[in-house]
Amino acid sequence: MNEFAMYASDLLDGRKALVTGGGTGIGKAIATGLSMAGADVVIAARRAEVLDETAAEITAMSGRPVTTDLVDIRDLDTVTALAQRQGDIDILINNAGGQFPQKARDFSPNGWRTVIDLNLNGTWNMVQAFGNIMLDAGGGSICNIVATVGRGIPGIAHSASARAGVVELSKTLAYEWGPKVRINCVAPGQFRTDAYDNTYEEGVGDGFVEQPLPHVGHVSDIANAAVFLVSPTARFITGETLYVDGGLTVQGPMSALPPGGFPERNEPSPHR
Ligand SMILES: CCCCC/C=C/C(=O)SCCNC(=O)CCNC(=O)[C@H](O)C(C)(C)COP(=O)(O)OP(=O)(O)OC[C@H]1O[C@@H](n2cnc3c(N)ncnc32)[C@H](O)[C@@H]1OP(=O)(O)O
Ligand SMILES: NC(=O)C1=CN([C@@H]2O[C@H](COP(=O)(O)OP(=O)(O)OC[C@H]3O[C@@H](n4cnc5c(N)ncnc54)[C@H](OP(=O)(O)O)[C@@H]3O)[C@@H](O)[C@H]2O)C=CC1
Repeated sequence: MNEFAMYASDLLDGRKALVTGGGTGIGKAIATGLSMAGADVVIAARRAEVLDETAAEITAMSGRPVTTDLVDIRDLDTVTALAQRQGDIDILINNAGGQFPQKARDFSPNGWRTVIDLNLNGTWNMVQAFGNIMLDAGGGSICNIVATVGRGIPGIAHSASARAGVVELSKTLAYEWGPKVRINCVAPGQFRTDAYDNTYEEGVGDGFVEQPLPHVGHVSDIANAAVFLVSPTARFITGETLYVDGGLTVQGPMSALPPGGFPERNEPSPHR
């Protein structure tokens, strides 16, 4: 079974989709899912070689051409230039993002600012640049990839705050832009992409064995959720966040630090 071919191959025929961070990991999976469902896909990020290699791989699977383009979502000038080149899109997937794990008490001012700038301001740069074009052109659909916000994410307080901001932004724009543009979020649980494995220490996220679906997700699980949300199948859904996390958020918050990462939690509580 091809896990990226869960939908009809003409579901998104005639639609153009842009995926930020589409060269690797989850973004690559989403771009693959969109291409398999018939969309004309553009993948955009900072590294041209990675994008070109991925575009060729997707085309080999779907048989459809995939275009590449460059953007740094933190740099408004490059976002504006991308919107001028690729503005005729119907679907925008804001997947580019990331953070470093660190206890909040140790964040430097620049560390905090960097993660907020990437995940909240960067996403906003893309949403406003492309959303305005969609509004003028008559419509479109946006999907923001966030994280399992709602119960806290110990070890990445900066990113949790930024992603919660994106969720609230999406709900607000769902109303403001409602008649024309749908905007939803997908919240991934733990997905063992190369970036994940390079960033997090052994044991981080191992709480998945306690979650209702006790295994690690496959990137196609995110792709299939995102394709659903931007497709006509979800035409009456906007302002929603779809958690694709094996039920993790039913169980409790996910920690980005390894087991024992918060030894102070074993000290007697001073609260009376
Ligand atoms: C169970 C876990 C749940 C987690 C759910 C999410 C999972 C995932 O997202 S998986 C993908 C994981 N991979 C990533 O997210 C990697 C992406 N991260 C990055 O690309 C970078 O870390 C960055 C973009 C967030 C920052 O890179 P850059 O812009 O190059 O930043 P600088 O090196 O210039 O540093 C700016 C500022 O931030 C401080 N800093 C950077 N890295 C760390 C670190 N590892 N630990 C502590 N602080 C860090 C850096 O020191 C700078 O601050 P100042 O020193 O005060 O200037
Ligand atoms: N894997 C997981 O378990 C989870 C992941 N997420 C989020 O899902 C998204 C994808 O994660 P994943 O695939 O694992 O990680 P990756 O690091 O593989 O994906 C991030 C992508 O974004 C691009 N990117 C990063 N910064 C910028 C920028 N400033 N401008 C443009 N593109 C940028 C990168 O390409 P390039 O360097 O070429 O620019 C890269 O392709 C991220 O937002 C991540 O935080 C959320 C929860 C869990």
